Amino acid sequence: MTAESPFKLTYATMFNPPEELHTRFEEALAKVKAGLGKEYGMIIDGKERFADEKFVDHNPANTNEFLGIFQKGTVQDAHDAVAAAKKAFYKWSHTPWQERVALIRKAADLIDQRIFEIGAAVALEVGKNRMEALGDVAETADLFRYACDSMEKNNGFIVEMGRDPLTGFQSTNFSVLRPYGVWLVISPFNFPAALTGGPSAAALVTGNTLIMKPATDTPWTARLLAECLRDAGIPDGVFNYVTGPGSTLGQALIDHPDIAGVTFTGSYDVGMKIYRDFAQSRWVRPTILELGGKNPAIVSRHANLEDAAVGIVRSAFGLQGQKCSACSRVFIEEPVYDELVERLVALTNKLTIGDPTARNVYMGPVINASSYRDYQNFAEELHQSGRVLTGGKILTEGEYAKGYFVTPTLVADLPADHRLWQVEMFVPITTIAKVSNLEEAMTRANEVMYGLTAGFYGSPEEVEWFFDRIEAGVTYANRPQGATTGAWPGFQPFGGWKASGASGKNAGGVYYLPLYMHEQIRTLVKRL
Ligand SMILES: NC(=O)c1ccc[n+]([C@@H]2O[C@H](COP(=O)([O-])OP(=O)(O)OC[C@H]3O[C@@H](n4cnc5c(N)ncnc54)[C@H](O)[C@@H]3O)[C@@H](O)[C@H]2O)c1
Ligand SMILES: N[C@@H](CCC=O)C(=O)O
Repeated sequence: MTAESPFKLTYATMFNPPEELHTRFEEALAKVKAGLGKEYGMIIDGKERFADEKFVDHNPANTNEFLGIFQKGTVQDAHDAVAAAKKAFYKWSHTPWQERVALIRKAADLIDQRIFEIGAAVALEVGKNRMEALGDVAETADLFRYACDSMEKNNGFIVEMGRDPLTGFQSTNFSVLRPYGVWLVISPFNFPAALTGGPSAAALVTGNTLIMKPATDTPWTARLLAECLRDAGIPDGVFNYVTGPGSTLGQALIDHPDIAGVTFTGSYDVGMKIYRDFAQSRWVRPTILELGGKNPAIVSRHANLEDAAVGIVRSAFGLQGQKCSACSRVFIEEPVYDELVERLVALTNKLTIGDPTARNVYMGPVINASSYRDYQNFAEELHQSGRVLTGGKILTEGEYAKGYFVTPTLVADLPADHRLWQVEMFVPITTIAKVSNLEEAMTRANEVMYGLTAGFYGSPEEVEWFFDRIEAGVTYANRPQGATTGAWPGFQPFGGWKASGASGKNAGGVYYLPLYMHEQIRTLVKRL
């Protein structure tokens, strides 16, 4: 994390950081705040590109604070970015993979060197608390390095196959994985560094050229990441950074026939639209979709309730419940239900809410006016249909007056067939149910269309049963660091089953890079 400290920041270690992380974050924050309000261009073919229309990036904790001015990219900008990436493809894809690895590693080093400044921007732009913000950036550097390591471990994905059993000839066969072409990365607001950077590094190191399109709420973090790529020496046109609305700029990219493949991370609805639209082409193009979650935690009568309570509250309310991995459903066996619920409510009531850059704050604001409204609508519905144990209201007084602040909310007694057991709310609301046994818990845990992450607290024998039966791509047992959140590249590669993901292979894992390449078999015959 830093040259001086052996501490490694991950989402599992972030709860007890060394003092140095706080002081360096605070220094960087002061510096970043002194330079707020600048205008940032897009980067197309290595050049700054400015559009006629602009949009303002706000701080969700204080909507009067303008973080920067960004370009509302047009359809023409989308087409120019594709043309630049297409032009750069031949050279980049024929650059020896070892050289690409060296450049991506250099970019990872720059991300690490700039971690406090980028982390401060993430905290201001997304409303993440300081350790979550630094974690997002540190994860990005690790995703870059994991992609490089993976390329090396697999020797550039060139594998000699068997030789044909021919008489009079020698026939050698090689399997070579080769890049597709121009790769599009569309990212969500909640992990603007890791979820823009991770797929981008995978696309680039495998020899694709790149267009990065971040969410309109978080163009700044992605811009700072693009600067790391630029400053590492990635050639002009190999990566392109464009900003603007998904419905116009994003759609123009999806509709462009020269986009060879896409990694989309975001909501189910937009992801499925992209999947369908992207299929309107002459051949099938690779489409990596990382979508929503409705992640359960199951707690058995044999669980350590302290670990369960801490893990569930961290995962329910970290980043204000706006993680695809957030723990939004809890199923508790009847004998321990009352005690665990009491602990969950007590811990939730202790969470500090406020300016996410402040040292003691755990929860910042939700991202924008639309999420703020969603929270209020869901809370109203839950007040009517369930029993709100804590939370269920917005905060509007004093330091909360200018931001989108809401309270962490736990709800019990919601009928099992209520629609909000199925919907990804993406705000800090978690529903809790009492179950008579673990079979009932498992049935309910699996009866949603999503299958992203899941958590379990119980005995070792029950844990094996849980891993075997749960329908999810990332699963955790007996983990106080987070019931369903906090995956880290190389430790917990991240991806979902069912409606949560399309590829069945997790990001930051051993099977990820091949998704960015197609296979070519090379048979060479020599007469003997
Ligand atoms: N599975 C995962 O790894 C993962 C990780 C993080 C977030 N998510 C999911 O992301 C969602 C939250 O993020 P969000 O609110 O930014 O998601 P979103 O779907 O609203 O937006 C995601 C991205 O899609 C773009 N977009 C919107 N319409 C488009 C179109 N027609 N064509 C092309 N691009 C378009 C947006 O501008 C943005 O960049 C949640 O559902 C969450 O679960 C999933
Ligand atoms: N990788 C993050 C979630 C990313 C989605 O929002 C986690 O594991 O908590």
